[in-house]
Amino acid sequence: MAEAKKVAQGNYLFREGDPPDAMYIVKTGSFAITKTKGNSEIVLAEITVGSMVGEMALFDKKPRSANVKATKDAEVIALPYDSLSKQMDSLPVWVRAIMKTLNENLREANKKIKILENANPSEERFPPHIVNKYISILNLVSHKYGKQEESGGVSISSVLLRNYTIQIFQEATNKMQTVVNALTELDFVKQEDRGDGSQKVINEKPTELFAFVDWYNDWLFKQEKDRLPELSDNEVKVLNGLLLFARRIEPDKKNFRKVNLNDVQNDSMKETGNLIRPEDANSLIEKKYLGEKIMDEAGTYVMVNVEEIESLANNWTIVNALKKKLR
Ligand SMILES: Nc1ncnc2c1ncn2[C@@H]1O[C@@H]2COP(=O)(O)O[C@H]2[C@H]1O
Repeated sequence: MAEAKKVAQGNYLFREGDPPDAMYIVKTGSFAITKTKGNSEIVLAEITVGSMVGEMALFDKKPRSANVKATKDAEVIALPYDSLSKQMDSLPVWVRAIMKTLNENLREANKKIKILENANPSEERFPPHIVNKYISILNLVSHKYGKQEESGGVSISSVLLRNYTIQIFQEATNKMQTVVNALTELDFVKQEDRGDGSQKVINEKPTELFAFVDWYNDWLFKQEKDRLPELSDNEVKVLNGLLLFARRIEPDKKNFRKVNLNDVQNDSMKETGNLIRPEDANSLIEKKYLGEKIMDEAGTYVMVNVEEIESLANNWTIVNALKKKLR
């Protein structure tokens, strides 16, 4: 009844609109599930070994809802519908009704993704306010429905997150997945299999993530004259390095710590992995993240208010890391 089929990388297992005849289990390799929009393809999901695909038509006999294209050389096991239909008939009516409803919802969601997905590749896919919106959706859903995990994080089902994203916020679920993947790489999120083919998303640091969104939102909507300027990757590195040295020094009455930039130059390579030269502090002083520079016969110093800039350094680290991962 089941037969194996090989699909070379770049080839299609089947295409959107094809008449359906079987569902498949991925034995080796991986596939992208895509929808065609103009001359390009929008990736709805990626599936790999153990996943099932092509099951929708089993329940509603409609043409294939999406393309399934091999992203690596792959092998699948085909389970022809004919051979499954007897077992299908023995399923309770309500189970078939649920499957049909889920299929309809997914078809609708896919249509919406296709409309929402930006067809113009020159436009930025993840402008800052959109990144913030996706993280906010994750925060809100985990705040409302999250289950407390031992790690201190809160977990939600990936299906719930997907439904909220598309149905309540009308945002693309594949973009949400990209943001969740980026947050996973930054250790804010973990993704785990539940063992039944579904996944859970664990928001590991909900408080920090809420604080980040609030700060970034505030920063984005402030007028330029009322906010500190953006920091580059390199400036963030320098700032984080200076903070490391500043924390060891007692603050003065105004909460500033006097950091010896010559000492930093000598020890920064060893302690932070980056060489920080006295002139590297200049742009941070200009941008008002650091206090004044003082030069006397004992050396060159800069005044650092650790409490004030610690969270800013942290937030710019996140912004820059997200930018890199969401290009
Ligand atoms: N948004 C989606 N996420 C994951 N899989 C999908 C999605 N949309 C469609 N599919 C799968 O892609 C298949 C395309 O053919 P079917 O419609 O038979 O069944 C579909 C599902 O198995």
